[in-house]
Amino acid sequence: MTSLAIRFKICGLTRAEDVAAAVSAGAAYLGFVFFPRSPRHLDIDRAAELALGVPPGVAKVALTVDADDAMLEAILARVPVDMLQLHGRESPARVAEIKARFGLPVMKAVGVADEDDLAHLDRYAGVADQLLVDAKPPPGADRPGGNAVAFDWRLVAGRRWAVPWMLAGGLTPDNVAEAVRLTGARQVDVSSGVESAPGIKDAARIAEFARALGQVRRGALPPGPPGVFSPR
Ligand SMILES: O=C(O)c1ccccc1N[C@@H]1O[C@H](COP(=O)(O)O)[C@@H](O)[C@H]1O
Repeated sequence: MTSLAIRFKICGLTRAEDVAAAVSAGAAYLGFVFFPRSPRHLDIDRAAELALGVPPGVAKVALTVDADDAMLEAILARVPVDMLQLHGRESPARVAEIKARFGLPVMKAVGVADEDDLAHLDRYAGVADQLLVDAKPPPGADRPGGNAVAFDWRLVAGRRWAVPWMLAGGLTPDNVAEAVRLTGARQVDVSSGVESAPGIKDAARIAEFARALGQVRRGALPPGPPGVFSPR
């Protein structure tokens, strides 16, 4: 049985050595967080420095939370970004507006805790280029993601949307293969699960995460379209 290339994103990079570890493990996407309450927050200068060190072929994703146009303009003026990840309460209309104004592919994150949340994914599937299916933050959390919390993956098992999607929330080297087998995700996103401390990635855990994905066999996944995004 052949193995299947599951694409992965390493999010919340803050150091050049962590970027190098993610690239060498084969990450398809790297995420840079612009959200001051996150321990992974970067100022624009630091983000530009890190992004300029990313080799071609690896997508650089700017994660923002309810950013206004001025903030997006400031980021994009300095940081060479390939995709925007919108991780706040942006409405479908705001997603469409950002996409039109900035001309970049947009990935909309939606928090899932129960069946009712799946309807939100359908609302965004018509406007976003890609969906990020994440866990809803726990009560009292001070950020909408990056909380090391998983949701019940059975909720999205075998689900498909009109656009590619990525699974996120509490993934680790130990559980990612099972998450992929259960959901059929062809793309996954991780932050906390490959860290030694908030904002500090662990090269060994990143490599383990990639190895775990490499062991998922093609026949182990439910059938369906690949659900993978191709950057322009
Ligand atoms: O990583 C953060 O600090 C963060 C802050 C604000 C919004 C989203 C954030 N991270 C995203 O959350 C998910 C899941 O993260 P984890 O693996 O459970 O830690 C992932 O998509 C990150 O991109």
